[in-house]
Amino acid sequence: MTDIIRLGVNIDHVATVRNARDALHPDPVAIAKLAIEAGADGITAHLREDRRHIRDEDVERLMAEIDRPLNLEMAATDEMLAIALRLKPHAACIVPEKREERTTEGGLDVVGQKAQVAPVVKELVAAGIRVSLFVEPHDEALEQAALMDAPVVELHTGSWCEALASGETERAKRELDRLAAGAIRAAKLGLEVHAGHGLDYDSAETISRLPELAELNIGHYLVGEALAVGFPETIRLMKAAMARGRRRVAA
Ligand SMILES: CC(=O)[C@@H](O)[C@H](O)COP(=O)(O)O
Ligand SMILES: NCC(=O)COP(=O)(O)O
Repeated sequence: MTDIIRLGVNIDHVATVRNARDALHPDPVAIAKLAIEAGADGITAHLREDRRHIRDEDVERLMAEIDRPLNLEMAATDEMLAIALRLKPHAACIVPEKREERTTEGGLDVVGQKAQVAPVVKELVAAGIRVSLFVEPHDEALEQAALMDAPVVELHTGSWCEALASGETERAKRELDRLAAGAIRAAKLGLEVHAGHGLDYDSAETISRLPELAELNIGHYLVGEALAVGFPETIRLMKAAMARGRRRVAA
């Protein structure tokens, strides 16, 4: 088990608010710095093809101005590969992307899209970028990730969080069991295991109990909570929730 579980703060939806007015405020880079001061272990940003939130200049500024690892979420396209190879973030998480979706629906189809994803993984790894694949906790996806020599997988927690939010207790239990089994399988394959999407304080605390998890990436909930208590306090509360989950494992 990894003793600590890192928090990667996703700042996409700070940019969503900024872009609502096509203005300069709020500045996702300034908020990233606040998050780091408050204890964020890294920053995550998703440069979507349609640039609906994070824009190219945000990623450039994050690279220049923050002193924590940047995890760039990106589709496996030539355009994104060129940007990642030019900027060389600490990590790149390859995610599925559909222009018409409201948010990232489901994990990357690493088996069906092997021909598109494998060369991107290879080039990023060769450039010294730590690659993760954002996948569902299915054995085939995890095995394919290992075959592609991706060092990390991020398990998509969206279905579990949806089931929790809609009060579907049985489905939530099944989804959590699936995530737990996926984390064990991924670790056995030698992959570092991350998780994220739709997490809040409670779900982050619960999932932090999975001993294989090394990192959670959380954004939308933190940005929403920050409206009530401020960004630094939100980060502190999230880190405390994750630490409580981890202590339950150690106990
Ligand atoms: C891949 C992922 O889960 C994150 O990028 C997060 O969902 C924020 O981005 P979107 O809301 O645009 O999906
Ligand atoms: N990869 C998941 C992520 O970065 C954050 O997802 P969300 O908390 O914004 O749903």
